[in-house]
Amino acid sequence: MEFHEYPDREMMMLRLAQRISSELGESLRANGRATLSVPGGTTPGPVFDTLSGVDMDWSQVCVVLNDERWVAEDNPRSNTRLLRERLLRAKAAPAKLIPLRADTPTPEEALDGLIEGLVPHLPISVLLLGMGEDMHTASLFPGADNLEAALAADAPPLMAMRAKAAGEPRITLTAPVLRAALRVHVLITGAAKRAAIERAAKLSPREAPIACVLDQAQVHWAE
Ligand SMILES: O=C1O[C@H](COP(=O)(O)O)[C@@H](O)[C@H](O)[C@H]1O
Repeated sequence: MEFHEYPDREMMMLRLAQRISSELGESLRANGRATLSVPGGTTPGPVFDTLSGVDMDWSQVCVVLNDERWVAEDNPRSNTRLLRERLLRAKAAPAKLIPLRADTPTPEEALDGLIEGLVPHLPISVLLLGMGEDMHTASLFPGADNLEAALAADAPPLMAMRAKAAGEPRITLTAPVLRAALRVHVLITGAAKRAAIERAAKLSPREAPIACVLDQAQVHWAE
């Protein structure tokens, strides 16, 4: 992993948003299209705020979450809700959202349809991941029911996931899709997450799921 330390969070979020927009621009120039995958949770909001104000041909950009919690979109824990409020607005409003959520009681019932919508937009041009202090990324949680299968080289692009630490059922991109991304960034803040990612670098993806991308990741950290 390549580790980037910033003097403060504000500077980090700004620089990272600039970096992501320039990488999306490269993909747009090279291929006429780009796919951006982003985390939910509490950390990436300020990156989304900056990105949403960047001038580019957003109509050719597809945005997909790394993972979604199986809750309705008006639930405060919905990652899709965060995306709509902070990223898919202003200049970024024309971007196409690839859904990771459908109105079914369980993620399993929606999987086939969601995979069908996602596959034409792979590989991911720019992947931004978050990480929990337990070293989960996307919804690849240590000890999760489908973790082993989601880490396998022949995993489908999306899987349902349940874990004690996850709360509600989840749907998540799997390791092969994350590893096939052309550029990989991990955004983390605070001393505990720094210690966790340093620990993860010495562990297997089964013990520390973030480890499945660390060999190719740029890690961005501020206190
Ligand atoms: O549950 C989730 O957690 C991780 C980390 O979230 P944070 O609140 O600690 O930033 C996030 O990357 C993932 O997308 C989300 O669903």
